[in-house]
Amino acid sequence: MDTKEILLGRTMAVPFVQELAKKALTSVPPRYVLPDQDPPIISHNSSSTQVPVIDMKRLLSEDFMMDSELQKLDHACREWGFFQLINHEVSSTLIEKVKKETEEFFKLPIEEKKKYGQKGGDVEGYGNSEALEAYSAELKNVSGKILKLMGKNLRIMDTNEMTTMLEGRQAMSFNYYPACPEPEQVIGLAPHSDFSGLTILLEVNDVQGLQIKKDEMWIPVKSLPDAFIINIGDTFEILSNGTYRSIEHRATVNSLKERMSIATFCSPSLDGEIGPAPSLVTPETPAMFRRIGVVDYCKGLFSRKLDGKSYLDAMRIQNEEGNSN
Ligand SMILES: O=C(O)CCC(=O)C(=O)O
Ligand SMILES: [Fe+2]
Repeated sequence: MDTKEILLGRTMAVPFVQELAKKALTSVPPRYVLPDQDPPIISHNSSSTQVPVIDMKRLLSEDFMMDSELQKLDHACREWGFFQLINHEVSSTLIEKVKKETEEFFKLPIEEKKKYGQKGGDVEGYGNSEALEAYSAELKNVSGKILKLMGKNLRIMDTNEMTTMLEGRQAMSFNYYPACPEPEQVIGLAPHSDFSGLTILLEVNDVQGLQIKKDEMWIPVKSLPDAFIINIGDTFEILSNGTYRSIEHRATVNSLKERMSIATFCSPSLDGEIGPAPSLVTPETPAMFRRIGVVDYCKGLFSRKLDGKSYLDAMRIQNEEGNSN
């Protein structure tokens, strides 16, 4: 099954925020102010505070010497829940096309954009873009390969245990963050973890803004040209029985430049169930999460607001030695 959905930003309010952005305000209208934001932003440049970079070519090389790249992937998934993927073989011509169309879309007048918003739901809402179709297919391919390698690293015995994830749904979110005169007063996207198994993010116009929470600090992600920023989502955390964690992240806004990103969510199929992969559940490592139908999981999720990882916690089984953090 390969169902696609297109989400225009997180909310239909996007076009209105864009209109607001045109007004050259010098301060933030009160309704957009979000007081009491999380700890100060820590901005380091040292490599120990940069998300790991994984080279897809090396990952897929038959050469057993290259196993070190697999280990790097495992480390990134365990310690960071985030990594950048380079040499992913999605052509840069295609990526440029998708970026350009996205920028053009956000430049459309509000009335045009509203039409897309109302159609909602499917790829056609975005205007039957061939580039987008091709991009979506390429990403399906990339995510499939990465998911399988993650399964291999975790020692999931049989890829059948991952079918719900491997044959899952793909949804895209086109995020638009206007420039904001007082960036510290607002948040582009509130802290959250993703529902997906994997999320593949493409920054569209070379403006950074993504921050991830590591060791209680917010670390800005500085993306490499044409790299995908990939993160573990909640449903993969469940599948991995808690070994790979989905990490909270947020998007800040820039004082001078608007920012655009495309998030592609690779999620379990709706007719399946999610739970820890059976081969990872042993007497020594009991199930940390309940097994549940994906539809029921989604129902529970959408009845809550975007609030950190609280929903994943609701799925947790409290084992004696279970770690409930
Ligand atoms: O735009 C970004 O940097 C983050 C987007 C994101 O986290 C999401 O769409 O779930
Ligand atoms: Fe996200």
